[in-house]
Amino acid sequence: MKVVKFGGSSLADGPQFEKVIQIIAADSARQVIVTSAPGKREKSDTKVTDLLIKYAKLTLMQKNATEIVQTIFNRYLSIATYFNLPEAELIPIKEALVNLPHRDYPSTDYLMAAFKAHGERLNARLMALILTHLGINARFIDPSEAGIRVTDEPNNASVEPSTYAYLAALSYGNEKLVFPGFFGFTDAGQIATFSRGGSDITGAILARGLNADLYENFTDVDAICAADPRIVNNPLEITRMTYREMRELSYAGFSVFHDEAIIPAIEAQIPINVKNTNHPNLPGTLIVPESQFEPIRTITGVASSNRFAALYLHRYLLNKEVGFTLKLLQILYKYDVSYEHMPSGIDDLTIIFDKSQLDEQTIQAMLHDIQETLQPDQLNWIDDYAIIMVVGEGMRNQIGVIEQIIAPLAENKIGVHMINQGASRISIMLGTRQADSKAAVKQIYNQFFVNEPISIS
Ligand SMILES: Nc1ncnc2c1ncn2[C@@H]1O[C@H](COP(=O)(O)OP(=O)(O)O)[C@@H](O)[C@H]1O
Ligand SMILES: N[C@@H](CC(=O)OP(=O)(O)O)C(=O)O
Repeated sequence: MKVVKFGGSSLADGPQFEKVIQIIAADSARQVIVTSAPGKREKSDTKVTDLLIKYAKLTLMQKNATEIVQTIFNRYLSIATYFNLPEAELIPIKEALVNLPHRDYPSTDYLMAAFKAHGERLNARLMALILTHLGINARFIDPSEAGIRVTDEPNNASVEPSTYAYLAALSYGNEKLVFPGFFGFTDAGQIATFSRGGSDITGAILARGLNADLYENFTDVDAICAADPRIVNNPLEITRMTYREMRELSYAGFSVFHDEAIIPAIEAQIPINVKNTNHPNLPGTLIVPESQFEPIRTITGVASSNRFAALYLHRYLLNKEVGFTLKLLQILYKYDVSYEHMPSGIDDLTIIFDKSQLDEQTIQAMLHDIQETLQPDQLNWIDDYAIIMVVGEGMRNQIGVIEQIIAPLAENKIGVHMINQGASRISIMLGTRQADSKAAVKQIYNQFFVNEPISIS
């Protein structure tokens, strides 16, 4: 059995739905379908998830939302109309949308999560209706029915392990099961979503919980490329890569697959095949365990992300002071802030944060506490921080990789603030200014893929 997830771009309108249905019908093993919310039909379009966020904000401001409700509903209606599905069949979808503001929510965060989740929840309902209308035996399954349990973090939830026992007990025949991606339910029965792009996570959870042979993830590119195609022109396509390469690259900017979605697949050792809905016969990218991978290049890919900020702290004899880092981490804990990386020297320390969890007030309060408690000689907040991740199983036994990365950056006057090589030795992380990150990716890509196409002997 295969779990097949379709991203927002694959479900943006009627013609895209038609391609998806052909893909589902082409292989009887494609039994478990995961839908995202309808995405962008063209570049300037707005994803349904973003329309729902606007709807939630209007509701919170107690403003009239009739127009946005109609805009959202029209996205579903136009898809239904494409398949000649009678409008009457969409009444439950309209009602669910209209009723969203009238349900009880424990907080505004949970209200936001419930609104956002309805992009996928209603799209999965619509997909099941259309499949049935076309004579394909299909059933919508809500995460509440399937037992997808998540943590009490309304807009950034993680899966609870109990989910897998519920999924193992799910009984089904030979019909297609249509699940909405992106959300689950807390123990208290509230909707909580994963972080943005999180329908990939639902697909991976179902693949593990339902014991799939393969997790197919359909998107709008032929394969995962060695660099983001929005940064590098026509980058090389990756045919095969490992789970941990994918995790590091998606963490650092390969938004094509969510970094957290790798974990359930690793836990159950299920291969992931990223494919293009518009060219389903192409092989795409296969993501596999290390044991099934033989590197042919030093580098598999290079990614960048501007979502970071860093705190630089200098104090002489830092290396001799017992408990210094503990006190620092206690301050982060007090403000409920997690950190991403902490490279250090003898007298200094840099802490790198994901900015999406921080606001100006928290940053200022945290800095104040650090100054008071730890009395550093120097304390700087660096808001302009990007991370470049150079990843490849093939670099493990290679000498001189760092030099090859740094040389073109130095030649092009791109400053590197930090270099960190992970203990796994399959990735090297660089810190740069945000304005330099794209140029750095281009230079590193050229060095490894254009100037020296294959480096491993
Ligand atoms: N390394 C990469 N290879 C391919 N696509 C990438 C890469 N990095 C970023 N992307 C972007 O990811 C997009 C697909 O992800 P996303 O928009 O989330 O798709 P979906 O709507 O299918 O969920 C591509 O259109 C591409 O612009
Ligand atoms: N619809 C959600 C979840 C998701 O995975 O979407 P997409 O498949 O379009 O990346 C979002 O926009 O974040």
